[in-house]
Amino acid sequence: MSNVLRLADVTLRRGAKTILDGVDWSVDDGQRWVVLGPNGAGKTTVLQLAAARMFPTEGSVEILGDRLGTVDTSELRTRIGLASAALADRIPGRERVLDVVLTASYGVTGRWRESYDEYDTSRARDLLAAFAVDQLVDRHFGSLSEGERKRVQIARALMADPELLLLDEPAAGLDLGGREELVAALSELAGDRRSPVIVLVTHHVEEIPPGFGHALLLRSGTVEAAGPLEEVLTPQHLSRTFGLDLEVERHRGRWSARAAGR
Ligand SMILES: Nc1ncnc2c1ncn2[C@@H]1O[C@H](COP(=O)(O)OP(=O)(O)OP(=O)(O)O)[C@@H](O)[C@H]1O
Repeated sequence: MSNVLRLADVTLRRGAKTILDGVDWSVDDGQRWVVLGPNGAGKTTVLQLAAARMFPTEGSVEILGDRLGTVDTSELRTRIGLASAALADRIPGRERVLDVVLTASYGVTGRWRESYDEYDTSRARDLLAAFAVDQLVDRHFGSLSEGERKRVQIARALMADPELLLLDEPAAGLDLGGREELVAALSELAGDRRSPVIVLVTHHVEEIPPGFGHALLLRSGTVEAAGPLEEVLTPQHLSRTFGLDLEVERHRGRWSARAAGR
């Protein structure tokens, strides 16, 4: 197994604030990880490092065999699929859904004069179909519901056939049905051997798709635990991570957590 991602003793500071402090984390080929932690724990920052969109203040970050700071990040980024709220905000509201996905081949948001061949178009349609939003190809991105947008963004993140797929809170803002459909779609993606390595950031253990095997727990910019789900999602680790006494259950591949004794 080879490292797809390796953070070694990573510290990241902004002004007087230490956002990440001595973070060690490795992700290997074929793995599917969730990154869990409370608001402000540093989850998005870790994902931005993994996406080659931020640099550590100290320590080293290796992505797909390249060390940040020694390589051309624009080339590295073409091998990484990212779906995040910040990226979605850059997609023009009048962009056609098909173009939202197609333009990922060029790493741009907003179609202009690039030309796409039949293969690109049919791949974009297939990805939209995989997330059950292919009927929306001609709609404007800005007219979609939150759930539809999330799925289009994941299709977009997969368009360039990335080796690493990073999803920052893909279920945020979805209703129960939307969340469950997304969890099912991500579970299917996780189970497909052709899928890239996946890292998914969430606040909720309920959103962990079956098929994901590992978790990184972050608390105040430090690693509380990292490893196989069964070892990491214990009441002790989760209680320390979220700062309250929690009970944890697993039922038919899904996890749930609630305050203990209530
Ligand atoms: N440029 C910056 N300058 C100062 N502090 C920052 C900066 N960027 C992020 N932070 C702080 O770093 C901490 C971690 O932020 P981050 O967005 O990584 O957390 P998160 O775990 O993703 O949070 P959430 O769950 O709320 O999205 C937060 O306290 C945030 O306010």
